[in-house]
Amino acid sequence: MIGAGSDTVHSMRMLKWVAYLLARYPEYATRMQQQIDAVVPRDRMLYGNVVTTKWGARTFVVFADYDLIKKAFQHPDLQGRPDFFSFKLMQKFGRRGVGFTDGAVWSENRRFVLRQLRSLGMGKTVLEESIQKEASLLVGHLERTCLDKPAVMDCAINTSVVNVIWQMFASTRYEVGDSEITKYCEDVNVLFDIIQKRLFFLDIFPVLTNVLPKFILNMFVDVKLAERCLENLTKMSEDKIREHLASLDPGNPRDVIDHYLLEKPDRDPTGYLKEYDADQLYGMMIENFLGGSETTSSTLRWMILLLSIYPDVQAKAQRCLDEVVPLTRLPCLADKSRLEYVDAMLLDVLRLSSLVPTSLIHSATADVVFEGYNIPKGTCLLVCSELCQKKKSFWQKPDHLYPEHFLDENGKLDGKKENFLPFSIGRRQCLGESLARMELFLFATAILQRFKIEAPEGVTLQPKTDPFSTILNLPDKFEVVLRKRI
Ligand code: HEM
Repeated sequence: MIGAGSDTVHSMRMLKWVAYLLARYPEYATRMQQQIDAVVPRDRMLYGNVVTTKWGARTFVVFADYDLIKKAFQHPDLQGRPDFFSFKLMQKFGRRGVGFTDGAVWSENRRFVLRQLRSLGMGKTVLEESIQKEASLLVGHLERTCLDKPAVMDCAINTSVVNVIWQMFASTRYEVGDSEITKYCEDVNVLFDIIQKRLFFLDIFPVLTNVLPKFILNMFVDVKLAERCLENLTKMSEDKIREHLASLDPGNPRDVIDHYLLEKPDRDPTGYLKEYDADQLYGMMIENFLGGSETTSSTLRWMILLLSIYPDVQAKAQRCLDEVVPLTRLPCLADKSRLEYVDAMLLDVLRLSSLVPTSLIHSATADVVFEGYNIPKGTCLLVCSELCQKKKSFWQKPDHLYPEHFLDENGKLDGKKENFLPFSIGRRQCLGESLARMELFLFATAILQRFKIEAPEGVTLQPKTDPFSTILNLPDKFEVVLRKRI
């Protein structure tokens, strides 16, 4: 009796605690953004360009200056990832893949994926045809479903973008609207939503994962739902690997999976990959599926939204496109050097949207003295990419779409600007940057060539994003009207 009573009291206390912390959650989530927007610049004036702050139980060192970020992210001991609950969850509580690992696992996997993506055409024209095909199918789909009426730019964009990376990894593509890919895209959305908005709480209060009963974690933080989404993506990867094992031709590797299978000939007793190797391959597949789809598709969504808000920029980009590319064919990479205004517009979309506003958080893997500051091992390191990309004293019109930011006085493209780091910088710089740049150019120009983008009648669109998101600045849901140009 006594035992049961004290259990009840314990549970009640626990619930009160959870209720209290959850009530304060919005404060923590917005505080991070507010500190970066307001407190960091103020502290920077008072104390310099390195600011230490505390969120929950975690100590963060915040770098708010471009040169310093560049230097910090080259430092070999500042390349770790913190042991955040969300990062561990993404690795299924092991160590797998690239984005959330560090040390030897990270460098081996990163080298493998980069080598594969390069040999499959990343940054080269061989990939161009496959991206153009997806772009052409996408504009065809948009024409059939979204013309002359307010429409949401939905999962079709994600499917087209996923097809590019998934053909490189698994020789697989999906038709727009296919129920399987639509389900996976939903899983990705749910997963990002939980990680950004709820798991952050456990990242900054790690003790909660040890003291809270599982049912509370599932009820309030949706841990189980996040695990289920990840499980679906893992199952999909496992099916792909099994299909590949059954049809593997050592003389003719088709994609990243085949190359991995050939590099890891040791198998378990069932003929499948050894557990460690399978984990690494799942990890790489899932994070590239996630990272490669949501980032590029959301940047394209930002472009569509911003061009409807800045019709003059849109008209100028389309004039530039029409002068260079005949309407009878799709734009291609060879046109790029003559489409400097279009290229500059895309760079300014990346700058203004600042999709990953604080990059991905790094951690110190050893005690480091950096620029005279002591940074103890385990400290979280956060860089203010968005602050740099909207720095008032550097950019002429920091809060507006203004392609001229990336053009010199002769109209020539100057893409290597200081204070511009949408793909981060240094040793952990985005692994898919070249691919993302190719995709953005080819998808964006195909859309611009075919459609004029307008705000629905009587609607004033705003470049709004959810203030509770801690990782990605995703545009709020919006509708635009597409008018056919050709
Ligand atoms: C507009 C599109 C994209 C943007 C803005 C973007 C941005 C970023 C940023 C800011 C990071 C964090 C780097 C750091 O920790 O310092 C990152 C990492 C990463 N990105 Fe991207 N990314 C994009 C597209 C892609 C694509 C298409 C892929 C897949 C091929 C990809 C795969 C990755 C991976 C695997 C990492 C982890 C790298 C590491 O930890 O070493 N990204 N990305």
